[in-house]
Amino acid sequence: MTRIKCCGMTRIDDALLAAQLGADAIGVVLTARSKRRVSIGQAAAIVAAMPPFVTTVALFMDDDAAFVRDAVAAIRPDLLQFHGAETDEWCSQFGHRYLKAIAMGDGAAALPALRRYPDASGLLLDGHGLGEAGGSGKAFDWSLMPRDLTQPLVLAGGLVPANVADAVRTARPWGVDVASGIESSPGIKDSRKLADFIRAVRDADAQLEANGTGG
Ligand SMILES: O=C(O)c1ccccc1N[C@@H]1O[C@H](COP(=O)(O)O)[C@@H](O)[C@H]1O
Repeated sequence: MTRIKCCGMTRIDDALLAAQLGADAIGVVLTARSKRRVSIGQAAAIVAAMPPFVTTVALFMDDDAAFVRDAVAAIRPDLLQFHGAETDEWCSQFGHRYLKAIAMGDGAAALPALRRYPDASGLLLDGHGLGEAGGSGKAFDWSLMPRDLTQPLVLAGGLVPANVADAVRTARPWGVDVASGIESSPGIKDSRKLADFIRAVRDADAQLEANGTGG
């Protein structure tokens, strides 16, 4: 089964709807480099409202360590997600499980970076270029998804209800992550797109299972 994370939550009701519809994780964006940025207080309220068994993720990008520490203490997310030039050692300093995003916008040239985060719980391959912010709606060539890494791989970047089934079939990721593809405007989730996205992933999973290729 492909895990689904819905990122960039700014409203408790959107996050609750994602959970009700079957999302495995929701994300809150703390970095100033985002149109979906929420305050630490807003993020803490969204995370606190989540039901059990929904993983909560706090997203940062080249932020100060002191800011990350304060945010983690107040929000108490299950997982951190780093999108910038942070090193494995830097990401590990918080003693928290984390996902490291790798910018895949430059194609195969980005692949060596996937080997630089042995302490990450998983790697998130995003469609933006190196140094650019995520949440851009940019996709990358899904056939570049490596098959020989032991860490779980999360596919992100430019996923929408209409292409996510193809992405799952092509890249066979551990999970998918979406921000702009389920929105009516930055940070405002669209209930129809959210439902269609989750259904498309589950239908793709069911089809792979029926074909005996569900892995
Ligand atoms: O969502 C943001 O605003 C954001 C800002 C800075 C870094 C990452 C961000 N979001 C992450 O970007 C990817 C893909 O987003 P999209 O579906 O293409 O809009 C996803 O992992 C978000 O978590």
